[in-house]
Amino acid sequence: MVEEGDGRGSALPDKTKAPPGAVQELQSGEERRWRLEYQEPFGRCLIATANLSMGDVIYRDNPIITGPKLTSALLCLGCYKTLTDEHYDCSKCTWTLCGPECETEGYHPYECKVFSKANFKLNLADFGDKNPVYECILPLRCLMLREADPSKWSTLQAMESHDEIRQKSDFWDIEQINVCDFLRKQAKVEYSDALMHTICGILDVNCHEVRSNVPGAPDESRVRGLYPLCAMMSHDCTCNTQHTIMDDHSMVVVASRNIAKGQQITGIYTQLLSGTTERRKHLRYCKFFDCVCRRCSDPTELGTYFSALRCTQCGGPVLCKDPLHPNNTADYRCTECGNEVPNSEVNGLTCLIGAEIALAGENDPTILEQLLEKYSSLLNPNHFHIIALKSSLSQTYGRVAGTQMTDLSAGQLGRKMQCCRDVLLVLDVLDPGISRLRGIMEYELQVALLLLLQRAFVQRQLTRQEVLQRLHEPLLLLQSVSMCLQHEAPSCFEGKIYTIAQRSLAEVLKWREKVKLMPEEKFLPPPVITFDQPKLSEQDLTLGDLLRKIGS
Ligand SMILES: C[S@@+](CC[C@H](N)C(=O)[O-])C[C@H]1O[C@@H](n2cnc3c(N)ncnc32)[C@H](O)[C@@H]1O
Repeated sequence: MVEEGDGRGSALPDKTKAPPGAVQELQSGEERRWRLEYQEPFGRCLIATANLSMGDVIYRDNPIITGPKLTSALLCLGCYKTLTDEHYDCSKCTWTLCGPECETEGYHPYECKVFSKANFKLNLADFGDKNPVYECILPLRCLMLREADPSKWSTLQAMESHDEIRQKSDFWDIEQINVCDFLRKQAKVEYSDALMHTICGILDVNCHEVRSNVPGAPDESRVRGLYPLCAMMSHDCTCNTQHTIMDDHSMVVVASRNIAKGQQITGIYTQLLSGTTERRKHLRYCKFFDCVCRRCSDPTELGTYFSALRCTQCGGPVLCKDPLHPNNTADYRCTECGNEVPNSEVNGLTCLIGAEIALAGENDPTILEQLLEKYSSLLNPNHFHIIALKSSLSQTYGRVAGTQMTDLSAGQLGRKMQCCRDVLLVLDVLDPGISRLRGIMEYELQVALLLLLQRAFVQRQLTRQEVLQRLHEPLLLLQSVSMCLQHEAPSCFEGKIYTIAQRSLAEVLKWREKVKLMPEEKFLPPPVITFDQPKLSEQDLTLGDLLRKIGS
């Protein structure tokens, strides 16, 4: 419910129309290749108005506001740097900053104005890793937009909040305390509870993680932002775009594969590498809809068997009997022997394994291999936990402190390569085309391939022809890495991999040319090919030959 006088008035925004700020003006020379449309059950969504090719930039977007996530470690509200115990209290409002220079940085002046007027004093006594005290900051910044930036305010207001569903969720009571009551008591604001809950809903439904590139801890994400156009994209568990957030918090959205004119342009709101039950539960709990996409509807998840267990009776795949069950509680059945497994058992097992994997961390290949071995008899070879372990393993071999890639034995390099290939086979189906994880897996794979090639070359175990042949796959992989990671922010992990891959590509191409001109003594001599007549066996004789043989 929206109350009179809370700024939304009687003229409620029409949620079948584009939010005013979502469709930004085009720069000269730019062509818009999408339109906003209303379609049941998605609501507003983006439709391609031309054939889009893999790698095309579809649009760029800027956040109308950013702020801390619901809970956050101690951070600077100006520049979002993670703070240690040594921080600076804002001289006006006492909220956490890195220094006086951040008092006017970013959106901090929004809350600063309100809290300083209310004479607020932040109590830092019990600050830990995840502090709910930050939960009120982004909603307050949004509320401040009404006066500070009316056009952004009207864009925000037109976004989906799912008030009715959220009212019955756990979120409502928590935000009543952490946002509504806190802001009223500590910041002395006079907004109605209804408006504050609506803003919290808009943020929950539409916000994107501003991942990486915040100075201080580059790969950690502590911040969320409201991107008005990106917020119009529907979800799909095998979506057709990839988005990247740059250092200045602008967003680039590219087609991760070809998109035909008239098709929806989609993003993914949940973890790509989680099982159907986990994804659907997350989407229902956090985004308030039931996903019925192609992947969710198919118990085999497009033939990957990504959520399948291994039958303890016959070893066959055990699949969910009804992946679109309204409560996501359907039982499982072995497709080979019909053995039934109750949902609670499957759920208990996957949660337990998930917790054990999380506890194991990603620093010790031996521990990860032990977990793989332990769970291989219970999970299908492509189960999401197995693929997650293989993805971690492929990045752990040769990368943990104290070991270098060059220290790895041929066996370890082979194992690293196998893990990459297993993950890539699944990605080919669930995340085809441009994919961040594909870029990383392919990068790891080509490193191992090149190392093995280099060792064999140095030991003169290969002919020139074999060296040239074995360069082919790493070259293709490096080209694909470049394609997958080309839009990443240069400061983030994937952006750095992109830079290294570009350099490696140039070096490998140069080396290939050198190999062609190297003297013969660098290589194993080519095998001598003989042209002996093949010897015929009884089976190779023709019927006529046989008859003649019998007759003679
Ligand atoms: C970020 S908004 C997307 C824009 C939204 N359709 C609108 O009109 O404002 C997310 C909401 O869109 C709807 N939605 C997105 N993807 C959907 C899907 N695959 N199936 C059903 N509803 C979807 C859900 O209501 C969801 O909470």
